[in-house]
Amino acid sequence: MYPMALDLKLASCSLTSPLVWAPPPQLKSSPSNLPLFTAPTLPPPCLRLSSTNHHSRRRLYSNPLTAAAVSAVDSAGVASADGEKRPLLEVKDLTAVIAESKQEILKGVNLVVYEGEVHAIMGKNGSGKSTFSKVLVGHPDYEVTGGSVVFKGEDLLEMEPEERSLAGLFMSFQAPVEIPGFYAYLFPKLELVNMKSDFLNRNVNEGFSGGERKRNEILQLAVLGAELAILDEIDSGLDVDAMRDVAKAVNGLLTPKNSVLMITHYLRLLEFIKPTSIHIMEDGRIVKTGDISIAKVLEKEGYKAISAS
Ligand SMILES: Nc1ncnc2c1ncn2[C@@H]1O[C@H](COP(=O)(O)OP(=O)(O)OP(=O)(O)O)[C@@H](O)[C@H]1O
Repeated sequence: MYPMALDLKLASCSLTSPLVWAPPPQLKSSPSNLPLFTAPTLPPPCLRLSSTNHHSRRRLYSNPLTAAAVSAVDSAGVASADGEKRPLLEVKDLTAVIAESKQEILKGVNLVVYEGEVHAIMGKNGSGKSTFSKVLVGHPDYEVTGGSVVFKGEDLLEMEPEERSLAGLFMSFQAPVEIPGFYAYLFPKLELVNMKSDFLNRNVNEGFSGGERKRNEILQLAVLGAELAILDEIDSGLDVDAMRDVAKAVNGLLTPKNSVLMITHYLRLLEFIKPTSIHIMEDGRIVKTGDISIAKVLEKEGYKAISAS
């Protein structure tokens, strides 16, 4: 049942939100409890996250149940006994092109995210922020042409998108998904995002407003318990109360072991979710890294004040 469910989820992904499902720790350690995902009103298959964007391939885990078990062992294996922070994500000289046109978008991205850190990526429209996050989750619109990405000590670029998800990478997705028999797990999480329980009676995102959808994305994150959550403009379209709720929920999910990589245009989100580092992306590269003061300068003076060119 479970492998079929996973396939359904991947087949029903939306263009703007490529992935992702990662089992929460409780489920990782108990594969027999893995939830069944069904999609009662599947949209037309838009894309299947395929193997077009990697240098080489290897099937780490051909059986998702094995994958969950292996993933649980992996997680245990990287737990730091000495309490020292470990790198969760290491991106080195990453270059990527649009698969169809071969236009280069990422031109050498370097970034290291340690456990427990919150990193924000800012940058002008079209600088490559979303492309970067999509490349990390294995979106088939892009081909990696160089560099490396190591996630929890494993070569991320050699993993299939679903393997990345099972390894603990989350990116918000909007495909209609139903999780029967999972409500007992879900109910306590609703409170986290100030969501009413009648939301569970609807197909996910069906008839949701923009703000409700964002809350729902964070609910998904809460349920999935990922180690690295990639949040692409989670603040867009939110009123100030909704943004506060969403930010509070994200903060509530942070532990010394998991991390957040968020893309945002605005200081306001960073005032709620305090970043460890802020990176400025320009023309496919991270050209500046600093603390909240960068975002403050940006807010006041615009990108000309911090541009590399
Ligand atoms: N699938 C695609 N097909 C064609 N062009 C693309 C594709 N994906 C990205 N691009 C182009 O790559 C560049 C970077 O886009 P990207 O969405 O990564 O920028 P961004 O920094 O996230 O922008 P924004 O702040 O507007 O969201 C843009 O010029 C965009 O048009």
